[in-house]
Amino acid sequence: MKDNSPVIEVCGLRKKFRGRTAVDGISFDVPAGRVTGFLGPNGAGKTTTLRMLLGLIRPTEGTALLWGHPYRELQTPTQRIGVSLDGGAFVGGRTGRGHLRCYAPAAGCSPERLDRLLAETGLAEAADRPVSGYSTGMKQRLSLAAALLGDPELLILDEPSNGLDPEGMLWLRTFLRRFAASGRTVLLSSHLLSEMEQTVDDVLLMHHGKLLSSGPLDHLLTQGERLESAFMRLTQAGEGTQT
Ligand SMILES: Nc1ncnc2c1ncn2[C@@H]1O[C@H](COP(=O)(O)OP(=O)(O)OP(=O)(O)O)[C@@H](O)[C@H]1O
Repeated sequence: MKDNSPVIEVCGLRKKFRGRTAVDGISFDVPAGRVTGFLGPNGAGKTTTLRMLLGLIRPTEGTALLWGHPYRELQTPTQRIGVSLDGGAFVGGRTGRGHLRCYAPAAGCSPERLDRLLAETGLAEAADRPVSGYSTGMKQRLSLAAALLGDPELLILDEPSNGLDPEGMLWLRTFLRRFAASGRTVLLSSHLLSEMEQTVDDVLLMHHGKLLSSGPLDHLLTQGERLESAFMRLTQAGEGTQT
């Protein structure tokens, strides 16, 4: 594979749930070494697209490839891709450290790296307390720590900023920028547009299952427009083309 091949290639991807179209034949690439924001109103089809990409649900039509292959064909996916969907799922009585220990062997994560991740995500102090007592932001941090266990090349994060305090958001933004600057790749969905504006290089904007816009953020935001205003402009125009 050539060095400049996209990490993610989605082509003609469609998903129908009992006859209702959730994702309507979308195509896009996600390049390496960049942070790509996956945006769209509630119900736009973002999570469904991510779930197809990760082999969790089967597309009705089309393909979603990672490094040129469907997820199921990757040799060591847990060591190449870090995933946090829906803020993670936790067993309430388990500690933060216990949660990470469950997934560490499959991800090839050493106990030393696990300790470093707890420290890096700001959870060292809370590591031995049950997750049931964690705040939403702490659960987000734990979910990110779990995504990082395998030292992945690609992070796929669904709403990772939800529940983070301002210091947590700044930390996450800095972390994701550094992650991409090291040549690795981030695809993240979020509704927090001012935060996305400060974090992403590229934008994918979905609405009613269709892709309304894809490309560099600075191509989308011409003449000093803010992301929120571009989002409203495009989704309202998309509303007009709905049949
Ligand atoms: N398992 C399912 N069965 C039936 N319909 C579904 C299923 N999963 C998603 N949908 C529908 O598909 C559409 C897209 O949902 P999806 O969760 O992908 O949107 P989203 O862009 O991630 O929204 P949000 O920002 O609210 O998380 C919605 O109409 C949703 O109700």
